[in-house]
Amino acid sequence: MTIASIPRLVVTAGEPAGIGPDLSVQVAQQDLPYQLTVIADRNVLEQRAEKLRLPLQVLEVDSIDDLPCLPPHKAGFVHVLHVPVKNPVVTSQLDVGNAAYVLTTLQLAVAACSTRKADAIVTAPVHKGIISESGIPFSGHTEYLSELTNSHAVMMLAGAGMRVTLATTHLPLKDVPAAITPERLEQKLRIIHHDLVTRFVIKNPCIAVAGLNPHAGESGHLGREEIDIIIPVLTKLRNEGMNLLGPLPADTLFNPPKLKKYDCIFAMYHDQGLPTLKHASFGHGVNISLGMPIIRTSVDHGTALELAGTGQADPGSIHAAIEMALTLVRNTRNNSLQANQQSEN
Ligand SMILES: NC(=O)C1=CN([C@@H]2O[C@H](COP(=O)(O)OP(=O)(O)OC[C@H]3O[C@@H](n4cnc5c(N)ncnc54)[C@H](O)[C@@H]3O)[C@@H](O)[C@H]2O)C=CC1
Ligand SMILES: NCC(=O)COP(=O)(O)O
Repeated sequence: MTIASIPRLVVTAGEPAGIGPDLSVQVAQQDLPYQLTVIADRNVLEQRAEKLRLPLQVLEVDSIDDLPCLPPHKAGFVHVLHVPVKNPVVTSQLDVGNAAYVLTTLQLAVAACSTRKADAIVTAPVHKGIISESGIPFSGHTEYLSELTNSHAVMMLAGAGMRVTLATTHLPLKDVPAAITPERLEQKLRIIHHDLVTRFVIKNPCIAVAGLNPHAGESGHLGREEIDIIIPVLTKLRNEGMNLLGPLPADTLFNPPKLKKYDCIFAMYHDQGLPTLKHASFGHGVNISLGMPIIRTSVDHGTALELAGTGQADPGSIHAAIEMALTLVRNTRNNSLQANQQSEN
């Protein structure tokens, strides 16, 4: 592989007081057949490496324009696109003054991928609360990156053989029913179907759609969203050839024998879909943003403030997120290659 063809990943280190810097230092500890650049404050990474007693030599990268020329990652070294924090970081202590720093790292990562200087973003966890407290409305990476890329991202979490996608993400539960509209469901299902075919290379993917209400509304006796909204959307998309099951009762949807039949589950809200998946795969799951013009994966856990700097943070999920990013980069490159070959024939 030439330098030009090795995958180029950027990792955003996330909330500086949490375990994101620990994970960034941990993933840098082995030789890797791809390029890895961490976007973070270099001093935060160096201090965290010292706390963890891990070797780390920072190689500073001046700008995203330099990314295409970097060699594959070498153990104990790390390329860093330095973004300074505003206030000194104390592990485990959130500081509202550093919220803007976290968003700057994400903006740079998007700029790198949008201009094809990098192939994918892997995000370490951010703290939604502290960013919101700083006065910047923020409900999650998915929504923020979606806005930055002017797209309609769909959140998918994958782990333990399951893929779970969500119709709504970080929304108060009381606002969920009003957000279950035909337009939203149709748009999300089209994106999920498209990305399963293209990014995951699944022919005719089977998507199991959950109902909103207990027992998927029990024929209208326990709520009407299934009859009035979900079923008409599924009928329309089935008529176009999509392989959709449901709406199915969410409480039995995850039974192991049934799970084998679906390529993906489409849940109506965050805590309908994610607890089962995280129960089965926490620490090894991956969060993937579908529907964006760039590839972004992430860990399945949060900032775990209490573990920052202790050496107790399990890097399993960030490793899985990196592996998934590499798979998606490979599949995307193959798709482009095939498209080019077809256009030449
Ligand atoms: N991708 C992201 O940016 C995500 C960010 N968050 C944010 O993180 C913050 C804290 O959220 P919580 O609900 O407390 O979830 P959390 O995942 O930070 O912590 C839940 C439990 O899991 C443990 N844990 C988490 N990651 C671990 C790891 N790598 N190794 C070992 N143990 C680990 C923690 O110590 C804690 O006991 C919130 O602001 C939330 O919004 C949550 C999920 C994802
Ligand atoms: N539960 C998943 C989560 O909160 C991560 O969200 P995002 O920051 O990736 O949008």
